[in-house]
Amino acid sequence: MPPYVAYSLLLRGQSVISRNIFKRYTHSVPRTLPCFSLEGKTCVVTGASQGLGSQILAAFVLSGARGAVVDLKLSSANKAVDELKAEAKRAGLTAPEIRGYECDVSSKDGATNTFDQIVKDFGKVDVMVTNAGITGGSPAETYDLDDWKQMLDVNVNGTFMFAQAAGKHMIDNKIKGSIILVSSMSGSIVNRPQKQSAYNVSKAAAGHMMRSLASEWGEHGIRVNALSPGYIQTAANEGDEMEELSKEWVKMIPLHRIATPEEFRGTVVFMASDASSYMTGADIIVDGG
Ligand SMILES: NC(=O)c1ccc[n+]([C@@H]2O[C@H](COP(=O)([O-])OP(=O)(O)OC[C@H]3O[C@@H](n4cnc5c(N)ncnc54)[C@H](O)[C@@H]3O)[C@@H](O)[C@H]2O)c1
Ligand SMILES: OC[C@@H](O)C(O)[C@H](O)CO
Repeated sequence: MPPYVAYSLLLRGQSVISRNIFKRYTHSVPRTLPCFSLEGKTCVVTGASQGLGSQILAAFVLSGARGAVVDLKLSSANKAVDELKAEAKRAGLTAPEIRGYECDVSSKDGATNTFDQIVKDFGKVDVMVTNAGITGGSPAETYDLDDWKQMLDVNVNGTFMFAQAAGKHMIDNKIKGSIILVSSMSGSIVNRPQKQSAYNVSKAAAGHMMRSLASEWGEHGIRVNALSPGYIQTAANEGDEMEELSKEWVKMIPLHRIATPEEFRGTVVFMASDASSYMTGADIIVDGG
């Protein structure tokens, strides 16, 4: 065979090979940085049956993680698991491992036993999101003390107990994990016109809890940050009164709208993954401005 024919065959062969390699590594999913991947991580999200929590877990699962849904009722948690699995399947993920757990985050034994069970089932926990929370309000001068205590029990004590269980597990097992406390813009501003002093106080506590834990656990490589959303379209903001209030809120928001829960997916993947490996003690405010 004359050398120029051999050379042109060689070139054609090379271009076929490189076309095949290119085909293998390009697919319909747009490219992103590998440091955003949560492949092989186990992520726990409290209050993940609905609203913001279910979107946080969906984002983690779609980024390659295994996940635990923790909520008040097992039936709601399992329903969320089925929905998450269906979404993962539509996105082309085969058999993602997601499980539901029943737990009232404000109960001491509940938090410890549930966390231990999750570790038994998955072997380890790399990412903990304390999202379970309640809202509500009343004028400060007549605020019922039992309601005030319940708000702090769920939003502060429930947050601490799950963060504590995760922190201890990560320290004992040398896991350089990420802990995300869901706070709120209400932790650093006072919302108007609704009167919700207990909620505001509970979210400010979550913010300073995050800074304290970040400071204590940094030496173990554990990162602790807070996600502070503005108003989101969830059950917490439903009803006629909320609809009236939201007209007032929208006027004060520079982006002039309330967020959808899906809009937090990117932020939480950033916070949970190596994409934010040098970020700890940060309050990430996502509130439309
Ligand atoms: N919706 C908003 O505008 C907004 C804004 C800022 C921050 N947040 C915070 O985001 C988080 C999620 O809120 P959401 O808007 O999705 O509310 P949501 O009411 O839709 O969901 C809250 C979830 O937490 C669960 N939960 C409540 N108490 C619990 C308990 N004791 N133990 C276990 N689970 C419990 C509920 O069953 C529910 O599934 C809360 O911490 C909330 O304070 C919400
Ligand atoms: O009840 C309104 C709440 O959803 C709330 O003010 C919100 O959490 C803002 O941070």
